[in-house]
Amino acid sequence: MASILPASNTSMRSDRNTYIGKSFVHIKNPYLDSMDEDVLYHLDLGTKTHNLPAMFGDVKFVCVGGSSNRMKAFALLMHKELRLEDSEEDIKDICAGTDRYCMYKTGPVLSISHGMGVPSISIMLHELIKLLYHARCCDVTIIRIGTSGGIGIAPGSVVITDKAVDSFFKPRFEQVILDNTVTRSTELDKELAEELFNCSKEIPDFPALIGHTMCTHDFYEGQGRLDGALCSFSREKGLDYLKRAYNAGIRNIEMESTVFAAMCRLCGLKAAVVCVTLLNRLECDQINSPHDVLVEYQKRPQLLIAKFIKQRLGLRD
Ligand SMILES: O=P(O)(O)O[C@H]1O[C@H](CO)[C@@H](O)[C@H]1O
Ligand SMILES: O=c1cc[nH]c(=O)[nH]1
Repeated sequence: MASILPASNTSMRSDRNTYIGKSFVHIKNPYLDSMDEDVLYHLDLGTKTHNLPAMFGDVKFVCVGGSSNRMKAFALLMHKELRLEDSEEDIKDICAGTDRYCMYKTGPVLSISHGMGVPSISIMLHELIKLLYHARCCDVTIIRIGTSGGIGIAPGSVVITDKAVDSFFKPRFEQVILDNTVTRSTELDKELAEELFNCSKEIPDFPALIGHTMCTHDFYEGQGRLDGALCSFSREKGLDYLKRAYNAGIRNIEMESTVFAAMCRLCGLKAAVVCVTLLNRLECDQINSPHDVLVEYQKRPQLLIAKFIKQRLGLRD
């Protein structure tokens, strides 16, 4: 396991990645430190082409979400909320050399898009976690701000995930490595989830709750929808599945939380998942609310996380 070892640090604890008061990123890859150069291909960054500690060393909060527009909007919101001196025009896409992902930095906050589904976010997370490692970032909190389908709750509710579960309602992420299936835990930081929930109570009329989140590998049949190009089950079976999910404590469905939780946990990052629900899946399959309503829903996780970051930084509203 590679670790960040500041040359002059003598106060190292037995955990090689933890120093008094500081928690560094764990990289669980014995080969990485022997590489002459690390090209973060999908982020268009690299250890020889960029001074990663200078560019990213002060990052304390990383926010990720599927859409590039959302993550740019979040960067602009953080720029306003943190009252940063540079102008909005200076907020440029750091990954502009690739159209796979976008990345914006506003003070200590990094905002990155990850596309849709487990493979897409997993590639981004490999490179992001290595980026944080190469940049020698410490005490980083990472939050996914997304959209989801709610189960048995009003559309527009914000679900703070306590447990990310798979399609069998199990808190695990199964990764096929070579020709083996490796099962990884999807436990999230409980204290962080509570802190976010308490923070949500300070926002007037903000519908938030803590619940389990189910992560699927498909939006249509995989989430029990009857409106895809394929549907191989009856209406009754689909509804029965969603009701069983509700009874198992699941309050929303999305498509990245299990791998996000598993990778962040293994690499020592405190992680949370905060997703707004766009519809109640016990009532319908199609997302047909007006555009302005959906835009307002998508802002809710952003507002909560902006408030949380300001509180953590000791800034007033
Ligand atoms: O809104 P984002 O962050 O993309 O998340 C959700 O929306 C997408 C499906 O529409 C999936 O990626 C799902 O996880
Ligand atoms: O129903 C939904 C809505 C958003 N994202 C999902 O994955 N499912």
